[in-house]
Amino acid sequence: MRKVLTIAGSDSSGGAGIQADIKTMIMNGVYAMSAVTALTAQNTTGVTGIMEVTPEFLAQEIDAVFTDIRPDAVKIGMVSSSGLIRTIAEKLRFYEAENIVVDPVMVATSGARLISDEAIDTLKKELLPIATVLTPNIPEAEVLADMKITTKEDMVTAAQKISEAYGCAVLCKGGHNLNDANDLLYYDGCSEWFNGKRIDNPNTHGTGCTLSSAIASNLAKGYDMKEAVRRAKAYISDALAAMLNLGKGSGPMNHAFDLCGRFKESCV
Ligand SMILES: Nc1ncnc2c1ncn2[C@@H]1O[C@H](COP(=O)(O)OP(=O)(O)OP(=O)(O)O)[C@@H](O)[C@H]1O
Ligand SMILES: Cc1ncc(CO)c(N)n1
Repeated sequence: MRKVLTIAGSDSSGGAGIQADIKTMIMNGVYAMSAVTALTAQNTTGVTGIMEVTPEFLAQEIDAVFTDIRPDAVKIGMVSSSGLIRTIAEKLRFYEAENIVVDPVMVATSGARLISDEAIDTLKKELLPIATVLTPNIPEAEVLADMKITTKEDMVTAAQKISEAYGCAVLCKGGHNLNDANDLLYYDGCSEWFNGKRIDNPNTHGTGCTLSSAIASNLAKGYDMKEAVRRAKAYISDALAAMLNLGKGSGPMNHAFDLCGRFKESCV
């Protein structure tokens, strides 16, 4: 069985972060492991508290995983401070980790800031250069490419700029467009669109975490970058189309969409 490690924050409401990552990995057929960067007190309406682990403890978590069950891919999500980012970069370099998917999480769907300004600089210097693929949404791509994105051409330009700056593939996610759900992959000097039908579902809490974990799972299983993205996009579309509606704000997705067919009575 292929193994995937998520290095991310915990979401107490289970829709994003570590919880979304593990659900996604299980449903994509890989063994899921986690190194928690922070606890968040969070629900579908917002984040009320963040408690970070120390860089030393995060290092211990990563050591524990790599010295025993070596992951075939690593997904990195919420990392809110420079010390934690440096620890991750140092450890992943030391262990020569492969298939590193970085979701540069900056703001939660509910609007809460999940990273400090100085940490964005450290992210750029330390972590992005070791990534295999980055998955910014449009506001994150604007920060990383230092430009405004208003058109499809802007998405291509920004993805190319980021890809050339950090030497990795870039998937610029279009979930923040209101008309479509088309994502742009810039990879090996070429751009390719992954078009998705926009699903009329306001419950999008954790879409970014889910997509990046699905990409990591598919890279771990040996699919190439384009096929890993295609499969991940199909997974997120199915999870959104299952139309789960929980909580008072932007709710989570249904990762058990397959199982709900199999266990119809118990899934109501
Ligand atoms: N309403 C929708 N219908 C179909 N696909 C969607 C929809 N909203 C988002 N997506 C898809 O979900 C994936 C994640 O994109 P999005 O831009 O929402 O990421 P994000 O902003 O990082 O997520 P998060 O809100 O978790 O931080 C992309 O593949 C995007 O196209
Ligand atoms: C812990 C955590 N990671 C990432 C996100 C981004 O959706 C979130 N809301 N919470």
